[in-house]
Amino acid sequence: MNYSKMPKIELHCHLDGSVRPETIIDLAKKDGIHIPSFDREEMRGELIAPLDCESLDEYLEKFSIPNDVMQSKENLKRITFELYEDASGENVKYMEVRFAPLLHTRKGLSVEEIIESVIEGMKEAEEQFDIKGNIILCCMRTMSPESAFEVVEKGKNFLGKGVVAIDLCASEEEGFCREFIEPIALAREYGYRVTIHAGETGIGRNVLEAVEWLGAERIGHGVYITDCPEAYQVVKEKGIVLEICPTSNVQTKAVEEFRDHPLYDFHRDGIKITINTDNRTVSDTTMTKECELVWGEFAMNEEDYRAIYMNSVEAAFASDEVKAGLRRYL
Ligand SMILES: O=c1[nH]cnc2c1ncn2[C@H]1C[C@H](O)[C@@H](CO)O1
Ligand SMILES: [Zn+2]
Repeated sequence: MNYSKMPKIELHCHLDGSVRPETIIDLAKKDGIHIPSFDREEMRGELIAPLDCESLDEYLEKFSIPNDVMQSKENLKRITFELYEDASGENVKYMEVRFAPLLHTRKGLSVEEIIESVIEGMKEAEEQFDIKGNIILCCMRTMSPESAFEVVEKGKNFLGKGVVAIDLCASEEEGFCREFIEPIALAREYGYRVTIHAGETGIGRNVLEAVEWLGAERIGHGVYITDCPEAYQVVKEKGIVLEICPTSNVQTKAVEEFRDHPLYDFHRDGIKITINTDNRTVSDTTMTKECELVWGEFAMNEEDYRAIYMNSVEAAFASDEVKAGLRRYL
């Protein structure tokens, strides 16, 4: 299979982890922002998390440089546009991009201005390229529940205008869901769909709690349901979709080596998996590379490709019309 040419769908991609290194250099020059190097290769080295990275927390250190240049409307719009352009270039037909608005307020932008700029970048790309998109707002679980309320409240006016869902991300502690029950319940009431990063760093029970307490319809990663039979069962029985990000999972040590990844076992057991990049720059990857990795390592065939693509279509937080269009690509 030529994965570059195959139609693809991406449901889990962070904006700040997917900024082109050359754009960071360009924006830093334009705005007089200090960055470690103006050389593209050196910059890539600063941005990419190594495969022998030790943990999610080490991986997350790579987000500080991109966020330094993501503090103006113009820059946010350009970065979003370019991400959709890159995805479209490898035949991604639909992509949900996520980001944490509260990381972009350092130079005085309001949360509304931030969200608006990202939507503008996406819409402009939709007009120019054969790709559709939607935006997921991340709440940082390292911040307070009040900060999550703020994102939910300020993002709600953009529901139906590009924003579709809410997420919790960043470092993963055991039992993190409890504190966020109320803001996420409010989000559901307002009409946000819900996906939650959970089960990435060894705590399968977090997946169970994300589903039962927060109403997660999809789970970012979920690798560690292998260690929690109740979480495994709930994911399987409720048809909760796992947003698997293979390279990222090796970098963050969700799995020790790629061949240890349980994604194929999940798929064979009827768990709905999808394949995603997580972070195109920090994980030095593309959807094409992730597909090559997965289909190369495991004995998966075209039928599996179709099944996993269809999982992504059905799990997308997109309109029925967009989903109908996506089904026709395969
Ligand atoms: O894989 C991840 N797990 C948890 N948090 C993550 C992951 N990738 C990126 N993030 C965080 C770092 C970013 O600054 C934030 C918003 O995109 O989301
Ligand atoms: Zn993620």
